[in-house]
Amino acid sequence: MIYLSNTSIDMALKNLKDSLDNYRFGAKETIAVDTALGRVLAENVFANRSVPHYHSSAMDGYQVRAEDTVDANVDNPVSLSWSKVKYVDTGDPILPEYDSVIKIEDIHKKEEGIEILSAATKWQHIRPIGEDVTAHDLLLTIGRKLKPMDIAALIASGIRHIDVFKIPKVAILPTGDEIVPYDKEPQVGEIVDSNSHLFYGMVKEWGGEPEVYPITPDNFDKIKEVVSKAVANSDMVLINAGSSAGSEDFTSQVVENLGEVIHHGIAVRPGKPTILGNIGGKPVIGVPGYPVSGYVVMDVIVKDVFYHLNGQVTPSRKKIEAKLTKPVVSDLKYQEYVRVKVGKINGQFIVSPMSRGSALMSTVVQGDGFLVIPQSSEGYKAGETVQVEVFEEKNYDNTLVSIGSHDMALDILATYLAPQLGISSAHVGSLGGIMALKKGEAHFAGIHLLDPQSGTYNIPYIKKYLKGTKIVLMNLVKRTQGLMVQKGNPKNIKAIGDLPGLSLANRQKGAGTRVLLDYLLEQAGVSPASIQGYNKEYFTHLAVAAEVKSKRADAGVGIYAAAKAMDLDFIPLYEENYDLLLSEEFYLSPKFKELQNVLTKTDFKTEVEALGGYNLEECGNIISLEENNSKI
Ligand SMILES: Nc1nc2c(c(=O)[nH]1)N[C@H]1C(S)=C(S)[C@@H](COP(=O)(O)OP(=O)(O)OC[C@H]3O[C@@H](n4cnc5c(N)ncnc54)[C@H](O)[C@@H]3O)O[C@H]1N2
Ligand code: MOO
Repeated sequence: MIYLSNTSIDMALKNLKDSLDNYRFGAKETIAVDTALGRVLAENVFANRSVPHYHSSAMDGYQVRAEDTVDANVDNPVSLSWSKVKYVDTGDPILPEYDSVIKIEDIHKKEEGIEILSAATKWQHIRPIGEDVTAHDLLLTIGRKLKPMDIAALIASGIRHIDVFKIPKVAILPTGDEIVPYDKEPQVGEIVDSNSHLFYGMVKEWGGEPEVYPITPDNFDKIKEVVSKAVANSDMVLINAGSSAGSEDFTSQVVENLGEVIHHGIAVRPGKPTILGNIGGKPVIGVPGYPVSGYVVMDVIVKDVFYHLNGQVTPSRKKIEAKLTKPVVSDLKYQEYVRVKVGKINGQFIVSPMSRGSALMSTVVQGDGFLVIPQSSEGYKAGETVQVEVFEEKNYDNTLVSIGSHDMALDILATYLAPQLGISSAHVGSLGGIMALKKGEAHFAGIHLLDPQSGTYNIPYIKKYLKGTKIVLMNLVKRTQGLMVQKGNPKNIKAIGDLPGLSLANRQKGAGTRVLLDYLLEQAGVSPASIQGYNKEYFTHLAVAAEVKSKRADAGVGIYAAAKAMDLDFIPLYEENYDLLLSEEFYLSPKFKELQNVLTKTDFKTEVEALGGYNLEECGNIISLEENNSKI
């Protein structure tokens, strides 16, 4: 069975627009110009009056006839009597008998008149009629979204009323039996309606008038009824969710029943089950339910239809070129929108791909932009230069890039640095952090790698992987790692030796916690094969804690703070060093001084200690690395 079609974004948009003929939201209205900020011009506007509308002085000074001044120079001052000159202020009209202005600071005032040391040229310091805008000239064209200076220029050129497009009304229809309003505490199986608020905000940003309808259950007749009503009362209709082909996905059936489905299934990911329809000549779009799918479809498809119908060209995002830190693969079937983090190291933009799940709103909230992988591409290799569409203008010079192992103390550090400095962090484990520093792709990395031979932390790894690289090691915290088990410890776990036969949620290879677990298993003589779930990997302490909390695992190794956050019992195993590995360049920069400053604050230390299981006695101490920081 062919699940859905897979039409390219461009083709799908073209076919939808063609089906709408010349339909525009396009009803016009005439409004007072001073209320038109942000509105879209529905006419070409010609100036009613010139600006300035009389010859005016550009400076405070004296109006003169240029011909009276021709002989003046430093060796030959010329005096002009009061009858030949007249004082003028900036903006005042120039009298018909004069054709030049001399600035007040360029004359000597005498009793009988003024003395000048250089000749004045004709029209100097005069703003002639129409210098800025000439009456009847074209000032602004149809489709312009009016900005503050546009309004000012329209007013100055004698325009009092203008024709603008009526604000397009966009109906937003949340659907789904499981969807509840945001002010209700959701039960298991219920989801609060966050998408309607996302769509509302985006439509507002584009200059439309969004109207959110009450949540409609998954019922063909009810959805049909609300869609008919919305089509009659608005210019464009967005039906949210029910876009795929599940048992309760009615969106395409309803659109088919009331009008025409132009396409169901677009070559975009996330967002593939999108429905483009036409009911009574109006666009009706089925937007998928997953929040990031919804965001991408709104941004890439709905926005384009909106701007097209509103007589405007769709604005495109600013792009920057950046070096990719990790490979990204993409299916040739889709144009893919991968959320990325951007940082700037040594003047170069660095880009790291984030998780791709369509439900992960945090990737849009914490991400900096999209890496758009065209349908024709299988992706990019690490180190390639790629273009990133950035979500907003941001000063990346004030963003610290942290790639490595995550710790909650880093989150608290970030709250102390904000808003002056931001931390953009990618959680790839300690070894990943060491590699990022080696490649010059991070300012710092959190690392906690136990060396099983020596029983020491981090330094043996730095010796092995970062020989000759200029870096500095600084302690952030010492923290207690232990076994996180269900409340009340029902399996009566006391030590690592109790794990055989039980199920575990493990950390990924390269994570410091994983190295510690393997070390402790070896010491206890326990074979990993005897532990169920040993090969199932999670990327954060909290993800492991959540597995234990949900009883999918009996135990996991992690920090006390994660166990506490999830209300789990904790069996301490080991106190480890969680250090920050800093690039030399960052260590020597003023930004590091700001970070260091936070580490000396009692408030900061108290807040971290309150998480539990932390020891900050050595926080901020630089750890000697003879080979690496001899020059520091
Ligand atoms: N068998 C298949 N199932 C699915 C496929 C597929 O190819 N084969 N595609 C998946 C993809 S991709 C997407 S995207 C989703 C599209 O889902 P629907 O548009 O049909 O939406 P639902 O299934 O109703 O919901 C999905 C998800 O989104 C949540 N949701 C819905 N409305 C809201 C809202 N207003 N606010 C917040 N969250 C919302 C909903 O609860 C679900 O969790 O289908 C996959 N399935
Ligand atoms: O299209 Mo779905 O949006 O890939 O997640």
